[in-house]
Amino acid sequence: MARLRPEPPHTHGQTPRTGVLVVNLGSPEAPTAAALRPYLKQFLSDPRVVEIPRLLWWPILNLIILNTRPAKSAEKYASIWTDAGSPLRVHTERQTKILAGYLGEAGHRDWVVRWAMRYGDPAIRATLEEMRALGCDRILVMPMYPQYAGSTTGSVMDEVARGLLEWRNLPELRFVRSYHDHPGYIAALADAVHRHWQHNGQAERLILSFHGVPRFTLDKGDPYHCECHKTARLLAEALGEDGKRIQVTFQSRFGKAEWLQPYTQPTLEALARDGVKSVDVMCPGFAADCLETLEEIAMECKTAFIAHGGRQFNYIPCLNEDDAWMRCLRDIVLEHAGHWCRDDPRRGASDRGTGAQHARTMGALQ
Ligand SMILES: C=CC1=C(C)c2cc3[nH]c(cc4nc(cc5[nH]c(cc1n2)c(C)c5CCC(=O)O)C(CCC(=O)O)=C4C)c(C)c3C=C
Ligand SMILES: [Fe+2]
Ligand SMILES: [Fe+2]
Repeated sequence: MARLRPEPPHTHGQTPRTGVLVVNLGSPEAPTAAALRPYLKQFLSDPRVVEIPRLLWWPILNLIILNTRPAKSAEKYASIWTDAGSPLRVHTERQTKILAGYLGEAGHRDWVVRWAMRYGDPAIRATLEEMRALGCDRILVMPMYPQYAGSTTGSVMDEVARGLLEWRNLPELRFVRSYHDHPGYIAALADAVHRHWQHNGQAERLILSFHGVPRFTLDKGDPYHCECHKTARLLAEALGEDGKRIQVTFQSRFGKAEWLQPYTQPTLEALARDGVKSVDVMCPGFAADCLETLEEIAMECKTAFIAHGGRQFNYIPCLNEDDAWMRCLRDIVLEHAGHWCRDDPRRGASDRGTGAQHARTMGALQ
Protein backbone atom coordinates (compact mmCIF):
# COMPACT_ATOMS: atom_id res chain seq x y z
CA MET A 1 0.00 0.00 0.00
CA ALA A 2 1.41 3.36 -0.99
CA ARG A 3 2.04 5.85 1.78
CA LEU A 4 -0.83 8.28 2.24
CA ARG A 5 0.11 11.87 1.59
CA PRO A 6 -0.96 14.84 3.69
CA GLU A 7 -3.98 16.74 2.41
CA PRO A 8 -4.63 20.48 2.35
CA PRO A 9 -6.35 21.43 5.68
CA HIS A 10 -10.00 20.45 5.69
CA THR A 11 -12.37 23.42 5.75
CA HIS A 12 -15.97 23.18 6.76
CA GLY A 13 -18.97 24.36 4.83
CA GLN A 14 -17.25 24.41 1.46
CA THR A 15 -19.47 24.03 -1.59
CA PRO A 16 -18.62 20.76 -3.33
CA ARG A 17 -16.76 21.20 -6.62
CA THR A 18 -17.32 18.90 -9.56
CA GLY A 19 -14.59 17.82 -11.97
CA VAL A 20 -15.05 16.02 -15.28
CA LEU A 21 -12.12 14.04 -16.62
CA VAL A 22 -12.31 13.12 -20.30
CA VAL A 23 -9.96 10.24 -21.14
CA ASN A 24 -8.83 8.69 -24.39
CA LEU A 25 -6.13 6.20 -25.28
CA GLY A 26 -3.15 8.46 -26.02
CA SER A 27 -0.55 8.89 -28.72
CA PRO A 28 3.24 9.09 -28.88
CA GLU A 29 4.80 12.55 -28.41
CA ALA A 30 6.04 12.58 -32.01
CA PRO A 31 5.84 10.34 -35.08
CA THR A 32 9.35 8.97 -34.53
CA ALA A 33 10.71 5.59 -33.48
CA ALA A 34 12.29 7.21 -30.41
CA ALA A 35 8.92 8.55 -29.25
CA LEU A 36 7.05 5.37 -30.16
CA ARG A 37 9.25 3.18 -27.95
CA PRO A 38 8.21 4.51 -24.50
CA TYR A 39 4.60 4.87 -25.67
CA LEU A 40 4.40 1.28 -26.90
CA LYS A 41 6.27 0.05 -23.82
CA GLN A 42 3.73 1.65 -21.49
CA PHE A 43 0.77 0.53 -23.64
CA LEU A 44 1.88 -3.04 -24.21
CA SER A 45 3.01 -3.54 -20.58
CA ASP A 46 -0.58 -3.02 -19.44
CA PRO A 47 -1.81 -6.43 -18.25
CA ARG A 48 -5.31 -5.58 -19.43
CA VAL A 49 -4.00 -5.08 -22.97
CA VAL A 50 -1.72 -8.12 -23.16
CA GLU A 51 -2.79 -10.94 -20.88
CA ILE A 52 0.22 -13.21 -21.53
CA PRO A 53 2.05 -14.07 -18.24
CA ARG A 54 4.66 -11.38 -17.53
CA LEU A 55 7.63 -13.76 -17.45
CA LEU A 56 6.82 -14.91 -20.96
CA TRP A 57 5.74 -11.50 -22.31
CA TRP A 58 8.68 -9.44 -20.96
CA PRO A 59 11.34 -10.88 -23.36
CA ILE A 60 8.94 -10.84 -26.34
CA LEU A 61 8.06 -7.19 -25.70
CA ASN A 62 11.52 -5.88 -24.80
CA LEU A 63 13.69 -7.98 -27.11
CA ILE A 64 11.49 -8.30 -30.17
CA ILE A 65 8.50 -5.94 -30.37
CA LEU A 66 10.19 -2.81 -29.01
CA ASN A 67 13.05 -3.32 -31.45
CA THR A 68 10.90 -3.70 -34.52
CA ARG A 69 7.48 -2.04 -34.10
CA PRO A 70 8.47 1.55 -33.16
CA ALA A 71 9.97 2.32 -36.59
CA LYS A 72 7.07 0.75 -38.50
CA SER A 73 4.42 2.46 -36.36
CA ALA A 74 6.29 5.79 -36.56
CA GLU A 75 6.02 5.70 -40.34
CA LYS A 76 2.27 5.20 -40.07
CA TYR A 77 1.91 7.99 -37.52
CA ALA A 78 3.96 10.30 -39.78
CA SER A 79 1.36 9.82 -42.53
CA ILE A 80 -1.48 11.22 -40.36
CA TRP A 81 0.40 13.70 -38.10
CA THR A 82 -0.82 17.29 -38.22
CA ASP A 83 0.90 20.61 -37.43
CA ALA A 84 -0.98 20.56 -34.11
CA GLY A 85 0.16 17.00 -33.32
CA SER A 86 -1.56 13.62 -33.19
CA PRO A 87 -5.19 13.79 -34.45
CA LEU A 88 -6.38 11.86 -31.38
CA ARG A 89 -4.87 14.45 -29.02
CA VAL A 90 -6.08 17.38 -31.08
CA HIS A 91 -9.66 16.05 -31.17
CA THR A 92 -9.68 15.09 -27.50
CA GLU A 93 -8.53 18.58 -26.48
CA ARG A 94 -11.13 20.25 -28.70
CA GLN A 95 -13.91 17.91 -27.54
CA THR A 96 -13.06 18.75 -23.92
CA LYS A 97 -13.17 22.51 -24.59
CA ILE A 98 -16.52 22.21 -26.34
CA LEU A 99 -17.87 20.02 -23.52
CA ALA A 100 -16.77 22.64 -20.96
CA GLY A 101 -18.57 25.29 -23.02
CA TYR A 102 -21.80 23.28 -23.15
CA LEU A 103 -21.60 22.48 -19.43
CA GLY A 104 -21.09 26.20 -18.80
CA GLU A 105 -24.20 26.98 -20.84
CA ALA A 106 -26.07 24.42 -18.73
CA GLY A 107 -25.15 26.44 -15.63
CA HIS A 108 -21.96 24.62 -14.60
CA ARG A 109 -19.33 27.27 -15.24
CA ASP A 110 -17.51 26.36 -12.02
CA TRP A 111 -16.97 22.72 -13.02
CA VAL A 112 -13.39 21.77 -13.76
CA VAL A 113 -13.28 19.99 -17.13
CA ARG A 114 -9.96 18.39 -18.10
CA TRP A 115 -8.64 15.74 -20.47
CA ALA A 116 -6.02 13.06 -20.01
CA MET A 117 -4.61 10.10 -21.87
CA ARG A 118 -4.33 6.51 -20.60
CA TYR A 119 -0.86 6.19 -22.19
CA GLY A 120 1.53 9.09 -22.61
CA ASP A 121 0.65 12.66 -21.71
CA PRO A 122 -1.24 14.37 -20.18
CA ALA A 123 -1.26 11.50 -17.71
CA ILE A 124 -4.34 10.57 -15.68
CA ARG A 125 -2.47 10.74 -12.37
CA ALA A 126 -1.08 14.25 -12.96
CA THR A 127 -4.45 15.51 -14.18
CA LEU A 128 -6.21 14.13 -11.11
CA GLU A 129 -3.63 15.99 -8.97
CA GLU A 130 -4.41 19.19 -10.84
CA MET A 131 -8.13 18.68 -10.26
CA ARG A 132 -7.52 18.09 -6.58
CA ALA A 133 -5.49 21.31 -6.35
CA LEU A 134 -8.51 23.08 -7.88
CA GLY A 135 -10.71 21.71 -5.11
CA CYS A 136 -12.60 18.95 -6.95
CA ASP A 137 -14.16 16.65 -4.39
CA ARG A 138 -16.42 15.02 -6.96
CA ILE A 139 -14.91 13.59 -10.11
CA LEU A 140 -16.73 12.07 -13.07
CA VAL A 141 -14.47 10.06 -15.38
CA MET A 142 -15.60 9.98 -19.00
CA PRO A 143 -13.63 7.38 -21.02
CA MET A 144 -14.33 8.23 -24.64
CA TYR A 145 -14.68 4.60 -25.77
CA PRO A 146 -18.31 4.04 -26.83
CA GLN A 147 -18.13 0.29 -26.13
CA TYR A 148 -16.74 -1.14 -22.91
CA ALA A 149 -13.69 -3.41 -23.18
CA GLY A 150 -11.51 -4.51 -20.31
CA SER A 151 -8.49 -3.43 -22.37
CA THR A 152 -9.73 0.16 -22.78
CA THR A 153 -12.39 1.38 -20.30
CA GLY A 154 -11.29 -1.19 -17.73
CA SER A 155 -7.74 0.01 -17.99
CA VAL A 156 -8.79 3.65 -17.51
CA MET A 157 -10.59 2.60 -14.32
CA ASP A 158 -7.41 0.84 -13.10
CA GLU A 159 -5.29 3.92 -13.75
CA VAL A 160 -7.71 6.28 -12.00
CA ALA A 161 -7.72 3.93 -8.98
CA ARG A 162 -3.89 3.85 -9.03
CA GLY A 163 -3.79 7.64 -9.32
CA LEU A 164 -5.81 7.94 -6.11
CA LEU A 165 -3.83 5.37 -4.11
CA GLU A 166 -1.93 7.98 -2.10
CA TRP A 167 -4.86 10.29 -1.46
CA ARG A 168 -6.13 10.35 2.11
CA ASN A 169 -9.26 12.37 1.34
CA LEU A 170 -10.77 10.61 -1.68
CA PRO A 171 -13.16 12.40 -4.01
CA GLU A 172 -16.63 11.09 -4.74
CA LEU A 173 -15.99 9.17 -7.95
CA ARG A 174 -18.18 8.21 -10.90
CA PHE A 175 -17.40 6.49 -14.19
CA VAL A 176 -19.17 6.41 -17.50
CA ARG A 177 -18.80 2.74 -18.32
CA SER A 178 -20.00 2.86 -21.93
CA TYR A 179 -22.42 4.71 -24.16
CA HIS A 180 -22.68 2.25 -27.06
CA ASP A 181 -26.50 2.40 -27.06
CA HIS A 182 -27.05 6.00 -25.98
CA PRO A 183 -29.87 7.37 -28.19
CA GLY A 184 -27.96 10.62 -28.73
CA TYR A 185 -24.85 8.74 -29.86
CA ILE A 186 -26.81 6.54 -32.27
CA ALA A 187 -28.68 9.58 -33.64
CA ALA A 188 -25.41 11.50 -34.17
CA LEU A 189 -23.92 8.50 -36.04
CA ALA A 190 -27.06 8.14 -38.17
CA ASP A 191 -27.01 11.88 -39.00
CA ALA A 192 -23.38 11.62 -40.10
CA VAL A 193 -24.20 8.70 -42.41
CA HIS A 194 -27.22 10.52 -43.86
CA ARG A 195 -25.16 13.66 -44.51
CA HIS A 196 -22.51 11.54 -46.18
CA TRP A 197 -25.09 9.84 -48.40
CA GLN A 198 -26.62 13.20 -49.33
CA HIS A 199 -23.25 14.55 -50.50
CA ASN A 200 -21.68 11.44 -51.99
CA GLY A 201 -24.50 9.05 -52.79
CA GLN A 202 -24.96 5.68 -51.17
CA ALA A 203 -22.43 2.91 -51.80
CA GLU A 204 -23.43 -0.72 -52.31
CA ARG A 205 -22.35 -1.61 -48.77
CA LEU A 206 -21.86 0.15 -45.44
CA ILE A 207 -19.05 -1.43 -43.44
CA LEU A 208 -19.00 -0.70 -39.71
CA SER A 209 -15.44 -1.39 -38.63
CA PHE A 210 -14.67 -1.65 -34.90
CA HIS A 211 -11.26 -2.02 -33.28
CA GLY A 212 -10.66 -5.70 -32.57
CA VAL A 213 -9.71 -7.49 -29.36
CA PRO A 214 -8.44 -11.05 -28.88
CA ARG A 215 -11.21 -13.61 -29.46
CA PHE A 216 -10.62 -15.31 -26.08
CA THR A 217 -11.75 -12.15 -24.24
CA LEU A 218 -15.25 -12.70 -25.68
CA ASP A 219 -15.20 -16.32 -24.51
CA LYS A 220 -14.13 -15.13 -21.06
CA GLY A 221 -17.02 -12.70 -20.73
CA ASP A 222 -15.82 -9.33 -22.04
CA PRO A 223 -18.98 -7.59 -23.37
CA TYR A 224 -17.11 -5.60 -26.05
CA HIS A 225 -18.20 -7.78 -28.99
CA CYS A 226 -21.86 -7.59 -27.96
CA GLU A 227 -21.75 -3.83 -27.41
CA CYS A 228 -20.23 -3.33 -30.88
CA HIS A 229 -22.99 -5.41 -32.43
CA LYS A 230 -25.64 -3.53 -30.46
CA THR A 231 -24.29 -0.17 -31.69
CA ALA A 232 -24.41 -1.55 -35.24
CA ARG A 233 -27.97 -2.91 -34.87
CA LEU A 234 -29.27 0.37 -33.42
CA LEU A 235 -27.51 2.37 -36.12
CA ALA A 236 -28.99 0.13 -38.85
CA GLU A 237 -32.46 0.64 -37.30
CA ALA A 238 -31.94 4.41 -37.15
CA LEU A 239 -30.94 4.37 -40.82
CA GLY A 240 -34.01 2.31 -41.73
CA GLU A 241 -31.77 -0.45 -43.10
CA ASP A 242 -32.69 -4.11 -42.65
CA GLY A 243 -29.02 -4.96 -42.17
CA LYS A 244 -28.49 -6.67 -45.56
CA ARG A 245 -26.23 -3.91 -46.84
CA ILE A 246 -24.55 -3.32 -43.50
CA GLN A 247 -21.69 -5.45 -42.26
CA VAL A 248 -19.79 -5.41 -38.95
CA THR A 249 -16.05 -6.07 -39.10
CA PHE A 250 -13.09 -5.82 -36.71
CA GLN A 251 -9.76 -4.16 -37.49
CA SER A 252 -6.28 -3.56 -36.02
CA ARG A 253 -5.37 -7.15 -35.20
CA PHE A 254 -2.22 -7.30 -33.07
CA GLY A 255 -0.10 -10.45 -32.77
CA LYS A 256 -0.71 -13.97 -34.02
CA ALA A 257 -3.68 -15.04 -31.89
CA GLU A 258 -7.21 -15.05 -33.27
CA TRP A 259 -9.08 -11.73 -32.80
CA LEU A 260 -12.75 -10.95 -33.23
CA GLN A 261 -13.92 -11.85 -36.74
CA PRO A 262 -14.62 -11.01 -39.50
CA TYR A 263 -11.46 -8.96 -40.04
CA THR A 264 -11.98 -5.65 -41.86
CA GLN A 265 -9.35 -5.75 -44.59
CA PRO A 266 -9.90 -9.37 -45.74
CA THR A 267 -13.68 -8.67 -45.79
CA LEU A 268 -13.17 -5.63 -48.03
CA GLU A 269 -10.89 -7.61 -50.33
CA ALA A 270 -13.44 -10.45 -50.57
CA LEU A 271 -16.25 -7.97 -51.34
CA ALA A 272 -14.17 -6.41 -54.12
CA ARG A 273 -13.33 -9.86 -55.53
CA ASP A 274 -17.05 -10.75 -55.46
CA GLY A 275 -17.84 -7.73 -57.62
CA VAL A 276 -18.86 -5.09 -55.06
CA LYS A 277 -17.66 -1.84 -56.60
CA SER A 278 -18.39 0.71 -53.88
CA VAL A 279 -18.27 0.76 -50.07
CA ASP A 280 -18.85 3.31 -47.33
CA VAL A 281 -16.77 2.61 -44.23
CA MET A 282 -17.44 4.04 -40.79
CA CYS A 283 -15.79 3.34 -37.41
CA PRO A 284 -18.44 3.74 -34.66
CA GLY A 285 -16.07 2.40 -32.00
CA PHE A 286 -13.94 5.55 -32.08
CA ALA A 287 -15.11 8.91 -30.75
CA ALA A 288 -12.32 10.65 -32.64
CA ASP A 289 -10.20 9.99 -35.68
CA CYS A 290 -6.81 8.50 -34.95
CA LEU A 291 -4.13 6.29 -36.41
CA GLU A 292 -6.49 3.32 -36.58
CA THR A 293 -9.10 5.13 -38.67
CA LEU A 294 -7.08 7.62 -40.72
CA GLU A 295 -4.20 5.33 -41.66
CA GLU A 296 -5.48 1.77 -41.35
CA ILE A 297 -8.98 2.33 -42.74
CA ALA A 298 -8.86 5.44 -44.94
CA MET A 299 -5.44 4.58 -46.44
CA GLU A 300 -4.50 0.88 -46.09
CA CYS A 301 -7.98 -0.61 -46.46
CA LYS A 302 -8.83 1.75 -49.30
CA THR A 303 -5.71 0.65 -51.20
CA ALA A 304 -6.55 -3.02 -50.58
CA PHE A 305 -10.18 -2.63 -51.74
CA ILE A 306 -9.14 -0.89 -54.96
CA ALA A 307 -6.31 -3.39 -55.57
CA HIS A 308 -8.86 -6.23 -55.47
CA GLY A 309 -11.19 -4.66 -58.01
CA GLY A 310 -13.23 -2.14 -55.99
CA ARG A 311 -13.77 1.31 -57.53
CA GLN A 312 -15.12 3.62 -54.86
CA PHE A 313 -14.11 3.59 -51.19
CA ASN A 314 -15.62 6.32 -49.02
CA TYR A 315 -14.43 6.74 -45.48
CA ILE A 316 -17.02 8.44 -43.23
CA PRO A 317 -15.03 10.33 -40.56
CA CYS A 318 -15.53 9.77 -36.84
CA LEU A 319 -17.86 12.18 -35.06
CA ASN A 320 -14.91 14.21 -33.71
CA GLU A 321 -16.39 17.67 -32.84
CA ASP A 322 -19.76 17.05 -34.55
CA ASP A 323 -22.32 19.25 -32.79
CA ALA A 324 -24.96 16.54 -32.19
CA TRP A 325 -22.23 14.38 -30.67
CA MET A 326 -20.91 17.21 -28.48
CA ARG A 327 -24.45 17.82 -27.15
CA CYS A 328 -24.77 14.09 -26.55
CA LEU A 329 -21.45 14.11 -24.65
CA ARG A 330 -22.82 16.91 -22.46
CA ASP A 331 -26.00 14.88 -21.86
CA ILE A 332 -24.04 11.74 -20.94
CA VAL A 333 -22.00 13.77 -18.43
CA LEU A 334 -25.07 15.43 -16.92
CA GLU A 335 -26.95 12.13 -16.69
CA HIS A 336 -24.07 10.55 -14.81
CA ALA A 337 -23.47 13.60 -12.64
CA GLY A 338 -27.06 13.16 -11.40
CA HIS A 339 -27.62 15.07 -8.19
CA TRP A 340 -24.24 16.79 -8.50
CA CYS A 341 -26.02 19.07 -10.96
CA ARG A 342 -28.24 20.47 -8.22
CA ASP A 343 -27.06 22.60 -5.38
CA ASP A 344 -28.49 20.66 -2.49
CA PRO A 345 -29.30 23.19 0.26
CA ARG A 346 -29.64 20.43 2.86
CA ARG A 347 -26.06 19.39 2.24
CA GLY A 348 -24.85 22.94 2.82
CA ALA A 349 -26.86 23.22 6.05
CA SER A 350 -25.72 19.91 7.50
CA ASP A 351 -22.13 20.67 6.50
CA ARG A 352 -22.24 23.97 8.37
CA GLY A 353 -23.75 22.18 11.38
CA THR A 354 -21.03 19.59 11.37
CA GLY A 355 -18.50 22.37 11.03
CA ALA A 356 -19.61 24.05 14.23
CA GLN A 357 -19.71 20.72 16.01
CA HIS A 358 -16.26 19.79 14.75
CA ALA A 359 -14.81 23.12 15.80
CA ARG A 360 -16.18 22.59 19.34
CA THR A 361 -14.78 19.04 19.50
CA MET A 362 -11.38 20.24 18.35
CA GLY A 363 -11.44 22.96 20.98
CA ALA A 364 -12.34 20.42 23.64
CA LEU A 365 -9.49 18.19 22.62
CA GLN A 366 -6.83 20.86 22.72
C1 LIG B 1 -11.44 1.79 -29.71
C2 LIG B 1 -11.07 0.88 -28.86
C3 LIG B 1 -9.78 0.19 -28.79
C4 LIG B 1 -9.62 -1.13 -28.39
C5 LIG B 1 -10.69 -2.09 -27.95
C6 LIG B 1 -8.21 -1.39 -28.45
C7 LIG B 1 -7.63 -2.61 -28.11
C8 LIG B 1 -6.30 -2.95 -28.35
N1 LIG B 1 -5.33 -2.20 -29.00
C9 LIG B 1 -4.14 -2.89 -29.03
C10 LIG B 1 -2.92 -2.46 -29.61
C11 LIG B 1 -2.68 -1.21 -30.19
N2 LIG B 1 -3.62 -0.23 -30.45
C12 LIG B 1 -3.00 0.88 -30.93
C13 LIG B 1 -3.58 2.09 -31.25
C14 LIG B 1 -4.89 2.47 -30.93
N3 LIG B 1 -5.86 1.69 -30.34
C15 LIG B 1 -6.99 2.43 -30.13
C16 LIG B 1 -8.21 2.01 -29.58
C17 LIG B 1 -8.47 0.72 -29.10
N4 LIG B 1 -7.57 -0.26 -28.86
C18 LIG B 1 -6.72 3.76 -30.61
C19 LIG B 1 -7.69 4.91 -30.51
C20 LIG B 1 -5.43 3.77 -31.11
C21 LIG B 1 -4.76 4.92 -31.84
C22 LIG B 1 -3.95 5.86 -30.97
C23 LIG B 1 -3.46 7.06 -31.75
O1 LIG B 1 -2.45 7.65 -31.29
O2 LIG B 1 -4.00 7.48 -32.77
C24 LIG B 1 -1.58 0.63 -31.00
C25 LIG B 1 -0.50 1.66 -31.36
C26 LIG B 1 -0.20 1.83 -32.76
C27 LIG B 1 0.50 0.65 -33.34
O3 LIG B 1 1.68 0.45 -33.09
O4 LIG B 1 -0.21 -0.13 -34.00
C28 LIG B 1 -1.37 -0.68 -30.56
C29 LIG B 1 -0.07 -1.40 -30.41
C30 LIG B 1 -4.37 -4.12 -28.36
C31 LIG B 1 -3.30 -5.18 -28.15
C32 LIG B 1 -5.70 -4.16 -27.94
C33 LIG B 1 -6.48 -5.19 -27.20
C34 LIG B 1 -6.06 -6.12 -26.45
FE1 LIG C 1 -5.68 -0.40 -30.08
FE1 LIG D 1 -21.58 -11.01 -28.93
